[in-house]
Amino acid sequence: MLKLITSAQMHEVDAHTISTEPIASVDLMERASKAFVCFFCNHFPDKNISIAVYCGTGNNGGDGLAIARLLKANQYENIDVKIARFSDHATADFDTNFTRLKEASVPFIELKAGDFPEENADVIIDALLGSGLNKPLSGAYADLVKHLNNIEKKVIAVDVPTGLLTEGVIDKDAIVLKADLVITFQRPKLNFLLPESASFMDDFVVVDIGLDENFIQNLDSNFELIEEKDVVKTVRPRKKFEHKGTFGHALLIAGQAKTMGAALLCSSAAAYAGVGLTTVCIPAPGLTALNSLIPEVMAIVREEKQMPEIEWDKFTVIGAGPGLGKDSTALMEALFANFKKSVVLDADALNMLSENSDWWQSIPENSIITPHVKEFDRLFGAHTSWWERLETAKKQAAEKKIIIVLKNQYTIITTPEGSQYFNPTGNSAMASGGMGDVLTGIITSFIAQKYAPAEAALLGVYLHGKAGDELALNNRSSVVLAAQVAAQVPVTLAKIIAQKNG
Ligand SMILES: NC(=O)C1=CN([C@@H]2O[C@H](COP(=O)(O)OP(=O)(O)OC[C@H]3O[C@@H](n4cnc5c(N)ncnc54)[C@H](OP(=O)(O)O)[C@@H]3O)[C@@H](O)[C@H]2O)[C@H](O)CC1
Ligand SMILES: [K+]
Repeated sequence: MLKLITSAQMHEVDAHTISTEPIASVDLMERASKAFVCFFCNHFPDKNISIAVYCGTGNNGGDGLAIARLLKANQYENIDVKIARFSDHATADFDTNFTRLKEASVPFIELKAGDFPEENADVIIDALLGSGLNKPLSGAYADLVKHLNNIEKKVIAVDVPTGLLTEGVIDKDAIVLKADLVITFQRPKLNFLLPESASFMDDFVVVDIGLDENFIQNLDSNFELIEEKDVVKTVRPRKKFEHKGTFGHALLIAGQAKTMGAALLCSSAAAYAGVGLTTVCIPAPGLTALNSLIPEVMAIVREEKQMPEIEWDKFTVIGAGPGLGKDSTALMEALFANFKKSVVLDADALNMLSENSDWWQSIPENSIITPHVKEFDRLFGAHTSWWERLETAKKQAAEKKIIIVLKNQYTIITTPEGSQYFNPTGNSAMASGGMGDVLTGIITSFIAQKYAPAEAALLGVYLHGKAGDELALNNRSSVVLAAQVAAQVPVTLAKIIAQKNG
């Protein structure tokens, strides 16, 4: 896991690294600038492009000056620097790099508030403000950013787009220099992982600048980014003599006549993710489809307005909700009355739950809910920002002793203990119907296989995204369908397990 930290904590890491490595702060700035330039050179190999480096007078600006000098040393000839000296304050490392810039004969001008020259460069490097932002942009900074946004050039931001808060609620009217790419130092910033940042940046990459990793990992933060090695550590390879009984029996309660696909997807995903036996509780009209498409899955048939007979004790875990419709309240109540082990609730199970809040009392501890943003707001009230949703998830997971999987580009898994894990896998080709049903099946399957529910959630979310990445990115496919992801899961899982053995 990579601990994700705030900008204030990043400043602590900075100071700690400087004093204990030890390294002079201007040398750390040089190292950060070199890391930026190294990535830049690989991705913009054309040395003839014209580059304008816009620098503030803090350390982000200091980075900008060092970057301009280093780019020139790397044979980028068309560089000029524009310094926004809108206050008397400049950091010592900015001043040192200003001297070095002049010694290296990189051309520069100092901008005057309200009188900005036309910008004709191919690429703008944004080193105006970084993680030191402590108020919304106004005055000359705001004018300059609006001026640069208007000319629609390719913008590469140093560490943070100027004007973007790294954590906390982002004002939707914030003035931010929009970046095509952010080359950020050591860690993704928390807000980069939340959807609001999409209006201000297209993509980001993280470059290592050699800060003290031990110190970062021991900082007090409940935010973590999942890494593949965590998943490799968690998976358990199958052993000789294990049999279907070892891998549990999952029941999925899903589907109506018109949404049988959801039932097929979640139950097949459970089977592909390795559960020993899968049963799905479906309406009678779905039986032929089930038997012909997934003969491995057994059925409990629901006749209209009749409670199906379910031997609850037979099942290791129950997942409910995909395509279920909202007419199954009696069945859900029977589930909560009869089944005391972890359940996985998704889709219509969550929609019914939001209208029957007394059910919360009967939901077993360590159950998992997998809402998308609308289901989350239906359950816990409207939110105006994702930052607030993070806070609500933490509070609700603790109060209700459940695991909340809030689906997003970077899905966030919140545990009752207050940890919030961001998942890095998955891609926009997966934005198609049925993906959530597959995720429910996979997580349910891992609980059946005796993974602790939080482990099952982490493993399931990571694998689901990774399977989608393998299908979309490796095949250059712009769309991936849910059934493909389900079928890919055993392949992806085998690759993860192979890393464990290797
Ligand atoms: N550990 C690392 O990641 C390293 C990061 N480096 C780079 O350093 C910056 C952070 O530098 P810092 O000097 O702390 O901050 P900025 O350059 O972002 O901002 C400078 C000052 O600007 C003022 N400020 C804040 N908000 C505004 C605003 N809205 N309008 C105008 N001015 C603003 C503020 O000063 P005040 O005196 O006004 O409070 C800031 O202090 C980081 O992003 C990296 O690029 C190091 O180079 C290497 C290690
Ligand atoms: K910046």
